[in-house]
Amino acid sequence: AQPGAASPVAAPMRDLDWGKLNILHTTDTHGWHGGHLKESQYSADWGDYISFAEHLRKLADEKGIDLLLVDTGDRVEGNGLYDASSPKGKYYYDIYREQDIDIICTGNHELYQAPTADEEHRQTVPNFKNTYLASNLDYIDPLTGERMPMAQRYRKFQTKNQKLDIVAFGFIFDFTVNANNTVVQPVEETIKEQWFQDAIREKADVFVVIGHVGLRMQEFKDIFTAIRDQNWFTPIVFLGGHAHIRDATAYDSNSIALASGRYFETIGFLSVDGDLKRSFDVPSSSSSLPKHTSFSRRYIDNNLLGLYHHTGLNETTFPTEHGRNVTAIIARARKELDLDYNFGCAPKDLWMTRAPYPDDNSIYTWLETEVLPDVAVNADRSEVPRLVILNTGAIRFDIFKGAFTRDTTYIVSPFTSTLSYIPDVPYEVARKVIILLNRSGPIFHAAMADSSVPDVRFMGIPEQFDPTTYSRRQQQQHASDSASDFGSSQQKPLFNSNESPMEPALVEGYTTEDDIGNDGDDAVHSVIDFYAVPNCIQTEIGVPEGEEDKPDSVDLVFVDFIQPWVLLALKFSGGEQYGNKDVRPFIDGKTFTELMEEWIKKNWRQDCS
Ligand SMILES: O=c1ccn([C@@H]2O[C@H](COP(=O)(O)O)[C@@H](O)[C@H]2O)c(=O)[nH]1
Repeated sequence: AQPGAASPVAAPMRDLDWGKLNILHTTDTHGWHGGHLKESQYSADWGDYISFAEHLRKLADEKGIDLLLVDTGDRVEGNGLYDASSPKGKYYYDIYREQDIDIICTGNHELYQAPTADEEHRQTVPNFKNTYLASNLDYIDPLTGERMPMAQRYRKFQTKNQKLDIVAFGFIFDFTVNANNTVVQPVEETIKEQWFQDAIREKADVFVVIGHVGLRMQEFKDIFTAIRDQNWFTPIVFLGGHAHIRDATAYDSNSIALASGRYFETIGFLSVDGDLKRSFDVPSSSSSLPKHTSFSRRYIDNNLLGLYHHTGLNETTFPTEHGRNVTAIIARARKELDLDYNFGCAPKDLWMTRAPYPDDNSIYTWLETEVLPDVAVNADRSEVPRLVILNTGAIRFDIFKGAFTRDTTYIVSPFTSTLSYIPDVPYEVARKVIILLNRSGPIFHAAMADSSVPDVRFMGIPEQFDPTTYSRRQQQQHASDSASDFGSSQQKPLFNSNESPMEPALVEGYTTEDDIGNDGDDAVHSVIDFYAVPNCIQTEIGVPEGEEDKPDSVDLVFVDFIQPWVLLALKFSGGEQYGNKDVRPFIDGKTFTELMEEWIKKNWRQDCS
């Protein structure tokens, strides 16, 4: 762990259930390779993960079984370690490459900005020369204009110990707002291509499909159907991401799909057991008969005590020389970037989804009532009343009481979006925009029909993308609400009551329910509150309260990321004449992140004592 990181706290543990083929999985790490310095349950760093993987590989060798490492993208944007340097990622690429990864692919965050995609192609692809897969992604060379696969389309290889034949693919979901130096081919088209049709006819003991794709998205289902149609009895394993949640499902009884959370809080573990090696050379029907395969999954908290537990080691024996060196490299990078520099002191915790919205403890209410009214000012238009809209997905993490550092800035708001506006929009038209952005009504259907406008859910937080997992979290919330309605909690006596004083009190954390069950988390936690948030929030500035005093027109100000949806909402609210031509910069040259940082410097005193 990094110097100064919160010490890990013990929790009751569930063990790893090893099989013949085992996989460690990271996804959506978003630059958190230094770990969570303020959260004890996720404070291990990339160096610790390297030590962990080295120990598990050794264990696998001793048992004669196999272990693969997988990463499914969105490694960048979301933490000072990546975002605070100039150029971005100055330290990240060399830190990340130290892990030995067997199958790796691209996420949408590697593709939003052209320079990020260039660096991915220039650095990460060659760093993982034989293992980087790009089944539906092309790159356009900036010098020649030549379009080429971002990396090899698929990979066939044999595992180290059992010589299992693996055929692996690496996809990204049908992402449409990538920079113009990459081309994402819709999955539906890719799976019709000859190379894919040939690849799924290769002899495989196990197909491993990795992707920056939510497990419940159509893209994975289509890939599954295509592979299964040709391979009735071969196990198919999916590793996905993008939705920032712990999740697992099975597309049929001989498959499993795992998603391993976000922000390097989770190391996913998946195992496949059974008689995996098939005898292709024997032309008997036995080679194609179904064999009993079983699957298991575990969501490992990125917690040093847990990593010790799973390896049977301790503080002294756990760190390998390689892991320790990487921890030191990260510490040096954090220091050179001055990530602990304190801009101000947060007076209390401000939550994205652990508090209801609106509420005094909601980060969105804080932005709406305190930050936006102060920072959304254009000196030339300061007399004009305005509506200012921010999408909730623009905010990536909670603010904890105490020091708000350079690192926190990028953790909370990593994006480079600026504020734009449309001047003098009739108030009656402008006031309907927020309602339409937040309701799955006409603009939802219009966006579905118009492929140039992404799904309206992409304005919101990824944790709410999928309705199934989202409603499960809401049910947990209701269950914990009703438990607390009874006064003393009925759910936690085992570890909190005086009858078992030796057991540690449960720490709040993931209490995952997936399609396999509710025993996936390696550490047993108490439930964290989860409240839904809308797609967007709005502040009215200079607009009088009384209906009769409303202005004729207002400036409609919004963060530029949501421009396609704002224009669509205007169409449905009587502003069909507005288009891209009407949108102007509201505050030129400053990103929303910089505006928020300035507000903190000005309003939160630096002394945290
Ligand atoms: O410039 C941007 C880019 C993205 N967002 C928000 O992020 C999520 C997507 O997050 P993932 O990590 O890819 O799942 C997207 O839905 C937006 O809400 C943004 O606000 N600004």
